[in-house]
Amino acid sequence: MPRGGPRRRGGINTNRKGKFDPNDEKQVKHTKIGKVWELYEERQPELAKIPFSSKLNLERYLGLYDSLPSVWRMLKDIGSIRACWLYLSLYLVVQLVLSLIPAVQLWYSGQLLKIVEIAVEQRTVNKRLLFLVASSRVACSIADLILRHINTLISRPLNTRIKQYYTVHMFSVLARLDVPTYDDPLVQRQLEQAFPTNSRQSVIWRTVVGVINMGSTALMLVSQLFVLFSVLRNQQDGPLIALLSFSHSLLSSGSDTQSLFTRVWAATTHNADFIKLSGLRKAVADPAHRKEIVAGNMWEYMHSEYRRCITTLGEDAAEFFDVYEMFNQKRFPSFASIIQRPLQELPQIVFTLRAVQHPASIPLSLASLNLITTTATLFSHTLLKLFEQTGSISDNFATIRKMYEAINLANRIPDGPFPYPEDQQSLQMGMSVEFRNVSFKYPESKSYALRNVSFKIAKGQLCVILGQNGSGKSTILKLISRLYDPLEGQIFVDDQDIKTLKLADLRRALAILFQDYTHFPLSIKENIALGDPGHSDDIDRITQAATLGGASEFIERLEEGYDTYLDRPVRDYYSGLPEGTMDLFGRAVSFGRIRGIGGMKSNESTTLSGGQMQRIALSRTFMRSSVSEPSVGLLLFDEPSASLDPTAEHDLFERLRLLRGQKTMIFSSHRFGNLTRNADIILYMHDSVIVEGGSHNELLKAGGDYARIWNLQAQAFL
Ligand SMILES: Nc1ncnc2c1ncn2[C@@H]1O[C@H](COP(=O)(O)OP(=O)(O)OP(=O)(O)O)[C@@H](O)[C@H]1O
Repeated sequence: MPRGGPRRRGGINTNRKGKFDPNDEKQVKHTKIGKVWELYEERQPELAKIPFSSKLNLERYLGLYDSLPSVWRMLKDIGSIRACWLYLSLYLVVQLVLSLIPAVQLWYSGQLLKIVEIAVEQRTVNKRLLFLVASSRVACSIADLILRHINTLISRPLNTRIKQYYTVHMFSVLARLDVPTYDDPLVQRQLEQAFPTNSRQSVIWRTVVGVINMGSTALMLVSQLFVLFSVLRNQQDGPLIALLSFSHSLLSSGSDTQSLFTRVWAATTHNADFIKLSGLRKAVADPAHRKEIVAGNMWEYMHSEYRRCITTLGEDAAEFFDVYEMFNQKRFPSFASIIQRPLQELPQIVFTLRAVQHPASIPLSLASLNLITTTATLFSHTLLKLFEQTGSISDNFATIRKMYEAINLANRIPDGPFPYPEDQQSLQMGMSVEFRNVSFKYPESKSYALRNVSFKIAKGQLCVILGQNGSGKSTILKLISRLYDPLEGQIFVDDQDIKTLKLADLRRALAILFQDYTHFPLSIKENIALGDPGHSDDIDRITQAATLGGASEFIERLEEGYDTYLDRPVRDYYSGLPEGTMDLFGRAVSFGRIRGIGGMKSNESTTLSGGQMQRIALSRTFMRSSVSEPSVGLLLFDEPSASLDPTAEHDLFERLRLLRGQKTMIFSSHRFGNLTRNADIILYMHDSVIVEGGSHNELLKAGGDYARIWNLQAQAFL
């Protein structure tokens, strides 16, 4: 794994201004957030010059603008989900009606006001009209309630369908990335931001709802204003009091907290206590360390260190966003939020003054005031909602943009144009492999893993690459399979530059066992079958591969055989009552019975020995390694016997010799023995270069390092 190497300076190009260089002090603002966190933000000079730009959250709106193409693409994608059409149109219609209801209610309130006006003037009430208006007003409220419920009902299937579509889409985005792209820490961060795993609702759905809500909120505001002003047009002081009430609403909507979302920033910590604290927390939570913690009596030390760090850091012992939020809360309220308080009282004062001047108009003004202040409150809530929505929608838009950027992430290893091989039968005779002056460095590394390496392996040969740890053996195998491309030089298979071959074709022609093989959190059957996904339901082939890999015996002894999960990816849930205590009825709490009936295991992972794990990985490779497999011409094995006992190793090499037929085979190993004696060609590596090459006898005759180590080993057995 390349992790932990020096991180590349500069950020993901998330901002219109380009790259973020934390070393450029003029461009970067540094703020210490509490004791632990250091925040570095890119300055945005052109925005700073615009007055009130931070208050108006200009960055957010610019961010909105930047994200529009991605949002448009999202809408088109959603439009392409046929199963959503009916629900979406229903949702839109209901939302439209809902946004007009407050204006209609307001209009009826205006009508009621008029009835009061006539009643005051003429001392008569049109009862029929009063009943009609009042009942329509009530009907509006009921319709609102029912429509909201319908909306909730529609949104669930709509959300599910959209979520399903995107979940599958995202899975393919993650699954298709190649090694250099996926391993890049910046890409990792980009993926984390694009596909946040902690939100229950999909960001897509939140954005769709947000966009629709914004539209309907805007419509609600306009329609309310329209009705209010047409009702109050002829009322004395009505427009003035309305204006005062609304100016308060306008001022109260705006947020004091600053958004980090649309800016280029990074936060880090160099606080030794916080880093240690996080490490201790991880170590205790990860089952992988449990054996050593227990056997090494480490817990007391860990506990006292953890307590010390927590005490030293106090409230700052938290993740960045939590501390940042606290930091923001400590800021003094803004000027606008201070002056809005007296403004709130102004309509009442104006009303009182007018009432004193014209006592006769009091009943009418009271009714108007009531209408205005109710509407103004409603208006202010709606407006606030609109502002909040713009804030959250710009965050959502930014996530959508990141998501589509991640969808478009290009793999670093470019595909080649030509199909391989021209004649499928030719693979039976093996593939030739040639390195010409190949040099290579891993992406995050400064030193060469291979330097000017040249060799040729003819079709059907058995090659063993020998060398000490870190000399570059595995790297050769990784370059042949184009996990990485060389920095300099060329690699040929069957005399064709591998960069010109279609990647999928090339990889189909290889069967590889990596040294750092992993086990997928899937059943043993799947773990083996993945060696040849095209035959994943061919159980005979899977058991045959397991036999060849020397794994079938112990697999069959497992309780669940081939269906065993080495590490079950889904955890069971248990109620919070601790085992051994008493429940409310005085019975001892025990989960044994439930577990027995539910077929739950007390241990969610099956422990196998290192050798058994290696046999499963070998079996995976054997899914495509047999002599009869027509699509494979080159077998690559990186230390296939590292964890095997001597008998198992001997048996394995015998099987491999029989199985390969005439196919080319390359081994990487640091062991000298039977394998090297039978090799057609041995490449002896030291410090990223090939220092010796030839057959066993040739190298012995040459009397170099190979001969020296061979003789050393031979002496040990004398
Ligand atoms: N993913 C990686 N990122 C950065 N450096 C790497 C990476 N993998 C290997 N290296 C470095 O490249 C060099 C060659 O590594 P390689 O794995 O090819 O050696 P090897 O001969 O196969 O060693 P071993 O016998 O231990 O398997 C080493 O210095 C190693 O530290």
